[in-house]
Amino acid sequence: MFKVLVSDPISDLGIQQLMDAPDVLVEKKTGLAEDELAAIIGEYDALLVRSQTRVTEKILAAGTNLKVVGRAGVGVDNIDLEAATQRGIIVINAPDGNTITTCEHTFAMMMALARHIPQAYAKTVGGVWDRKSFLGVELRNKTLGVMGMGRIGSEVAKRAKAFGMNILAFDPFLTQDRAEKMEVKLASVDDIVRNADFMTVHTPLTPETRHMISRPQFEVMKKGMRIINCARGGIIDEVALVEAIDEGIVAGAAFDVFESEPPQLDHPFLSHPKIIVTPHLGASTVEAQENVAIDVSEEVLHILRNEPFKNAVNMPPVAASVMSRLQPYFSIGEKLGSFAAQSANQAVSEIHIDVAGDLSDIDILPLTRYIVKGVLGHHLGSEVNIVNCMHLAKSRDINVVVTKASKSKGFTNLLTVTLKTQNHEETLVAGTLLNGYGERIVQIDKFPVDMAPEGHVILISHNDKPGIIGRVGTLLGENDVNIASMQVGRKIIGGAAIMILTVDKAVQKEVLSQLTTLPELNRAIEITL
Ligand SMILES: NC(=O)c1ccc[n+]([C@@H]2O[C@H](COP(=O)([O-])OP(=O)(O)OC[C@H]3O[C@@H](n4cnc5c(N)ncnc54)[C@H](O)[C@@H]3O)[C@@H](O)[C@H]2O)c1
Ligand SMILES: O=C(O)[C@H](O)COP(=O)(O)O
Repeated sequence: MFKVLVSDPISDLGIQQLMDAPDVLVEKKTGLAEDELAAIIGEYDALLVRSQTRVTEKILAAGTNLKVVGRAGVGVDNIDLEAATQRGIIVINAPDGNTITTCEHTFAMMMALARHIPQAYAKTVGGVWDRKSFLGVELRNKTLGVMGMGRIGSEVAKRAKAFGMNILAFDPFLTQDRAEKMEVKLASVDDIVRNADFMTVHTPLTPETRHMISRPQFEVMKKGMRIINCARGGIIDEVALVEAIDEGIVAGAAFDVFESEPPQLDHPFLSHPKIIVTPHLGASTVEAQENVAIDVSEEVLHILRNEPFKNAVNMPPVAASVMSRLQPYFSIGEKLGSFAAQSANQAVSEIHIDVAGDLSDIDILPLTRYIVKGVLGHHLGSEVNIVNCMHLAKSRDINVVVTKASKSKGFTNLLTVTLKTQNHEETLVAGTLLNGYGERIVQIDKFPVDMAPEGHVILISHNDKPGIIGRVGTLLGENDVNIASMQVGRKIIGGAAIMILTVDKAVQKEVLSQLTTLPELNRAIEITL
């Protein structure tokens, strides 16, 4: 008999099939503290959660029988994925079930914000008939900026069009073709910040999206913008937002999520007259809760019964026969993908993977998945894994093409990842496993290089002119950036060149901007591996 623990409020109707299964015993214990959960989790084969239960390393370590953690919802940021993967515990989620519900909540928030509904309600039920203080705005003919055009963002855009809004959309995976199909205008963060009347964010919270809207964005923001966040707290800098409202830059904000949940009672959002809030209710409808609970229950049953399953967020099993030959390449493959994604500066429409040498006679699908995960993971964060990465690429109209070359340019094995954009621009990174030296990147675009793919890398493109190396070194030194290694690559004397610097710690954005002001220097980016 499999024992399943439900530790958050999950729809009974949704988990009915689990409760009805003859080989499953379901127990519900909600509101447990970490220690309490750790004390009992050893008895269970599966754990079902929403976002309240923090599935920490301690809980996973105590879950000696645990085979699967099921998240009835999208975000898995409350689950320690690495600890689960290390212990072979499969983590599954229900990515589709609450899309429409959260999109509708976003709209409810947008309209409540435009028409001051919560504030007007409070006054009216308080006995004050105030028809003067709540002059609203129409949505029609307004510009809506959508940051993140995944499942929810796309649905929001679709509905906003029905309201007569013009849509500016930003997503690192949104190509011109897809934007045209969705009848939205492809924009940058800066375009949205400067031009939108309403802005809504629908990205995951990743190191890249954390505070993506902060003081610098508020400083150039179109005056009177209204901002909605029904995605994750922290995408918009809460302190900077309150300042921007008080300075008259932002007209109002509607937030369903907070940087820390639940927020402290003295959180400035809770008493601000221009900010409306809900307690993370985006997914809270009867329909969505049933949908996500049904999806997750089905998957948990499959996993417990050793049947095929989908939607695993962490590591799936790889056949032992291919594993032994491919496994050494998984790490370099993922790093090449991530390097290429961080280096590309436009939406990717094709991931081209070329293998040569030792790898050319075997089925490299598992390795392909690691590379695609590396490419997508930079923007999609912890949601992407080697199970769902191909599906995620397909749903973003990204082709994955694998070729096998007979020539490995003198290397025993050679893995080349090329990201292609719709404008036929290409970003190429090639790597190899060198006997005795481990992982090496051996080519970046057209330049032969030799570097270990790890830590913080500054990648500079410049013109091969005397003095440039010294100027870069001086500027980094002045900014307390210690250079661990450095190399330059060029094809012809005086022509286009690249400089690759490994540095000891993360580099501040301002330092990268300063680098780009140096003469003969065209681009400077940081790549973290
Ligand atoms: N409030 C709620 O109750 C609730 C409910 C469901 C989902 N969510 C949250 O909503 C968010 C979106 O969910 P989804 O199902 O649409 O996810 P999704 O993965 O389908 O879409 C996320 C999109 O964000 C894009 N993205 C990543 N980095 C970006 C960046 N720097 N700039 C712009 N776009 C970027 C990705 O390319 C992707 O297309 C997630 O954070 C999810 O956890 C909240
Ligand atoms: O990621 C999600 O699915 C949402 O944030 C919903 O979270 P919840 O299940 O706790 O409502």
